Amino acid sequence: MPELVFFCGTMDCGKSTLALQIEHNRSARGLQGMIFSRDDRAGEGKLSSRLGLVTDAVEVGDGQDLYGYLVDHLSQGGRADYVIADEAQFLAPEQIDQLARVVDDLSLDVYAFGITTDFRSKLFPGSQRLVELADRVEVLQVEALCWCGARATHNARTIGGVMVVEGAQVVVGDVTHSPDEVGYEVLCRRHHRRRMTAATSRAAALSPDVLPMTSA
Ligand SMILES: Nc1ncnc2c1ncn2[C@@H]1O[C@H](COP(=O)(O)OP(=O)(O)O)[C@@H](O)[C@H]1O
Ligand SMILES: Cc1cn([C@H]2C[C@H](O)[C@@H](COP(=O)(O)O)O2)c(=O)[nH]c1=O
Repeated sequence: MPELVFFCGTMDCGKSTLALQIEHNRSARGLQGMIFSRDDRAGEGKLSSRLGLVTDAVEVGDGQDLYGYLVDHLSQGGRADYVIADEAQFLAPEQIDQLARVVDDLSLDVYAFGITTDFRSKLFPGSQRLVELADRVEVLQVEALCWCGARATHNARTIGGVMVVEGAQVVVGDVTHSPDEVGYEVLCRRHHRRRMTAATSRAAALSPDVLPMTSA
């Protein structure tokens, strides 16, 4: 039976790498995938992984009908044996419904990849719909780690390493810490709740308040 599968996790846990591996293994057996992506860091119409692999993808636009796109593609003689949708958190709930229809009415497997929650630990609407509709939700097994060594379960947005909690839900970025730019850091829940990033924990450790008293 074809399935809608949601592969999810934090940022930087290997979702796009897995998407590219699924694509590689199927295309090595002569199958052809339809690859959708949206707002990949590598640019428009790309699906990229931090391991350096990248492939072309159909850039999904606002309001684009993904079911209609596949029906047009197939009726014009195009081929699609399965569907991959990366950065699926950025898709609208209606587009997730369309992907579910691709599974049910076109009998194609759909593999969707995305982060579940945003920098405020709120569900992205696309991810929420995926959790509601998917036949299977798979949490990636390669654990991203918090600076404390615990499994990272949350995504923090940072400026210069300091966690921010205000701002637009969607800001494309990477797990980097340049002083003025928006970046991201994965944290365990405890440190996300306390807004403690690697940089602020280092600063706290160096603070005179916590240095041992010297006898003068
Ligand atoms: N230099 C590296 N050497 C080995 N593995 C790396 C390296 N850089 C990144 N990775 C792996 O790639 C993962 C990120 O993969 P990616 O597919 O880009 O993640 P996601 O799509 O979930 O954000 C990291 O968690 C790490 O396991
Ligand atoms: C937490 C969070 C992330 N984003 C953006 C940042 C990246 O461009 C993508 C996630 O990509 P990845 O391949 O999983 O690393 O999402 C965002 O827009 N808003 C957020 O709250």
